[in-house]
Amino acid sequence: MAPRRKADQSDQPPKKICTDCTNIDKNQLSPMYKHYVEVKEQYPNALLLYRVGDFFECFFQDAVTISRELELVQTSKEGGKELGRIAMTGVPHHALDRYSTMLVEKGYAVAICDQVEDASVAVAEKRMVRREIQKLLTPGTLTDDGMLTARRNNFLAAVVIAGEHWGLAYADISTGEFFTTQSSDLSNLTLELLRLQPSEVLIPTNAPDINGLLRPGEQSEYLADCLPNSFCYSLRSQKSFTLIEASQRLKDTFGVTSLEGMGCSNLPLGVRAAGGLLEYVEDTQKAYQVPLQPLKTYSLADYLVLDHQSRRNLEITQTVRDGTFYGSLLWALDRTATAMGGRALRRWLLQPLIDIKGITARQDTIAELVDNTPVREDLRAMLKKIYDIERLSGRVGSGTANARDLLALGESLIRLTDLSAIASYGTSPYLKAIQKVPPELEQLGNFIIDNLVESPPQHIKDGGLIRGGINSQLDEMRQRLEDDRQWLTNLEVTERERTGVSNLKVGYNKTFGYYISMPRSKAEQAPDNYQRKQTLTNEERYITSELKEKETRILTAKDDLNNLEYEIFTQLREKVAEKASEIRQIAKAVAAIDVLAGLAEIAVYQNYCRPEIFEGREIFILEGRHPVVEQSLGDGFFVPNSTNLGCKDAKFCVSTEENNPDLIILTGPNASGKSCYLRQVGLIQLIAQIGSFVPATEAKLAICDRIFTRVGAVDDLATGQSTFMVEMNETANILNHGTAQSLVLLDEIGRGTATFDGLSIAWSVAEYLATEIQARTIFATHYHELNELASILTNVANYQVMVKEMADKIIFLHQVIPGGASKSYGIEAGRLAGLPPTVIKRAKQVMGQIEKHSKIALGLRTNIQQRKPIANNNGNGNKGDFIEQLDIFAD
Ligand SMILES: Nc1ncnc2c1ncn2[C@@H]1O[C@H](COP(=O)(O)OP(=O)(O)OP(=O)(O)O)[C@@H](O)[C@H]1O
Repeated sequence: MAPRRKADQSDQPPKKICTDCTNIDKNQLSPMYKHYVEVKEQYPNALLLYRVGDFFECFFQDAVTISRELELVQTSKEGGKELGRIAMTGVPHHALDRYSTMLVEKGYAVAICDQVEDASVAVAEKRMVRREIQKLLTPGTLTDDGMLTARRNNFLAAVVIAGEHWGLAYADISTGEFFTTQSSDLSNLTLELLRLQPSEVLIPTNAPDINGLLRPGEQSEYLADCLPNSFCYSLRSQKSFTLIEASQRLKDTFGVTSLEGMGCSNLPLGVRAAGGLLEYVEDTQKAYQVPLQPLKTYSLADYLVLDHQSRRNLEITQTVRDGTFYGSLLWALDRTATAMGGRALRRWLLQPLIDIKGITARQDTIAELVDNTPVREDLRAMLKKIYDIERLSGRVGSGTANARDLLALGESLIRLTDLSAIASYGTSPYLKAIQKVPPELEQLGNFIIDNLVESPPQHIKDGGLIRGGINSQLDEMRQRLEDDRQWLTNLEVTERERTGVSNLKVGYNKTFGYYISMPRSKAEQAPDNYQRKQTLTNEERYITSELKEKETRILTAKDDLNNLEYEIFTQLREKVAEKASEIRQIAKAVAAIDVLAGLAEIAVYQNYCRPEIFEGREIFILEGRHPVVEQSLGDGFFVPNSTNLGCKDAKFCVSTEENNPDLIILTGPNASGKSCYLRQVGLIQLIAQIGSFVPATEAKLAICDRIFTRVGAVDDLATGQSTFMVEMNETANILNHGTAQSLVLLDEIGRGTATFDGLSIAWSVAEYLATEIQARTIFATHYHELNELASILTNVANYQVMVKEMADKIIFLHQVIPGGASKSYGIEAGRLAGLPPTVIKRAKQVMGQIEKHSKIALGLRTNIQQRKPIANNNGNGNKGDFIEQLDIFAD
């Protein structure tokens, strides 16, 4: 028999809990809830965290959201007769940063409504404690250390689109960097946003939901197609993005009468984006003014173009396979000592230069540091002692720095002088830049250290921050407090003597304050002026009027002391804030020298050479190595390979020099090293254009305008594209945007479709690249038929990755040599991977059949001959002997 259920509370219908505050009569609410709802009405799109005692609490719908997102228990609080219970989720006030960071990372805006007065004042006046919004946290406007990634910028971007033209502004509020640009072609806007990976993008709209925040992946009719949906978007009113308002805001903020000095008077869309961004920063920072550096303009044409796929394929900041930092180019090259240097190196790698002067300046500095080991080592040792002065000065400027921040800044400022002394001998541009540390920064550093105690507490309102001898009033107050405390210490001795009770004690608790305690057995020895306050099992507790008087003095003196310390501290912080922009200037120079000293260190220990950089088309690398694979394999295991690409005469593309083609067809068995070689050439070119030395014995590298890669094949499920369509899109992009100055790296084009279609496309793409675009190209393929191209196009050459064939296995030599591979060893690779012997045997039979019945007839499209003379050096004397139509696999 089933057990009978006992009638209990769970049989009652659950009490309805109110989760919607949008349509309620506020007059029915208690003053606190009424205020909560009023604040929420001002910030409908943010989660409102409202200070109640030691907690930040959320009510109504926000309570449900926070409970779900943070996996916190949702409870409820009584909301009055009409409403019943109101949904509530709270977090302890000391854990606010952690929880709000988690919410912001999930793409929410968080409004922090904190108490702005001492609760005891409100209690004394019998009214509600005053609370105000202190911060609006959004993904792009974070400044707190614990919410940011040290070695990565946190960019806030703003976009204005007008037809095919666009303006983009971006800023890192924590470091003050502020840039704008303007260009045409919306695909360039997509590329630029993907490079920046902004945490939040502002877009002007006429959406009804102004100030709404679209979380990554959220759809909206207000998002233009060119805006990647992997970012957070804030929908803003168009007003602040109008040219008049935006220009005025920029002028007012930076105290200028014209935008000409900032170089953006002829960039109306860039100005509009920048103005809209500034307004948003003002709007979100509330209590804290964030000083941004004067706006700088830039042009996309100033940098090597790397599209999103190429950045991903070259694994610049993370690996393709599992998205980790370990195994990326940044991992292999980052020897920076400071967080500022780490951020700068990341920026450099994502934005290599095309200006030879800029590259040479960096190379000169690395060369100087490579040659001078003691200076390099001293410099790096000193850099390790310098904190993130870029972000610290930002927090000082915005009034959010605590005493520890200020002390870290002070110590770093003093070390800047030492850094500059170490660099004093240098003649290269970046070493010279750090020789110019203004002397007042060192004075400021000393001033901070003279004012603050050695290890100040985290909180700045609890005292214990300022050294003695700094402020006479503070010293006097401390002395008085000390005297009173001493009186308390002495009290125990004197009262023991007076009462004759040897174990009499003076104690303190929160409820009664100071008291005198004696064993109950000795209670009759208590003098007349003792007033009994509490009786415990074995103890009696007393107060005296003198003791209470001292207690009041001690407690008020402590409050006064804390307030005075806070005041002195904020004055000190303001004094330092006046120098914030100078500090940020020098921080830039420190970051750059940190990157270059790290690159010099790599150059020495990994044996890199200084590449010769010039205008032209040649890419010559003697014994190049893959910078990441080399480090993963360990010393001596990587097999170096040389590269020689790029015709001498770009106009006719008829290089007579052997092995100096525009396009290399690279064949070789699976796992022989084709992809590695391909990426190696791309990475060497890329790091050469950030000014670094490169992993090779010798290198002469012409500047590239773009590096394109098409590597591997992955479905793009997010956009619903198949593997093959992704591959074709990427290939189309290369063919439509590549130039003779580009470097194109193609790995296995045409594999995602039927073999014949794939081969046909691969052939046609290679032919187009070699003849029409004449880009420097490496084309790795398993279609050995493509080797035939070299016999009809003089700017195409065949290379193969060597393997040694043994009786029962193949040995990978990883050596790239001229000539085309004749076999793929794909079946052998399958055998090594563990395919069953029956499958392997059958595969060999099938291959035999296919080989017997297929052949390829060769030729080029006829119109190539008319457009460009291509010499035929296939040695058969059939110069220019083309057939009309490419004819593959004719039987
Ligand atoms: N030059 C080299 N020296 C030493 N090891 C190498 C070298 N090149 C490649 N390797 C090693 O060989 C492995 C396979 O290389 P890679 O992926 O480039 O082969 P692949 O020819 O592109 O193969 P598949 O055709 O199957 O894609 C690499 O992970 C690396 O460890």
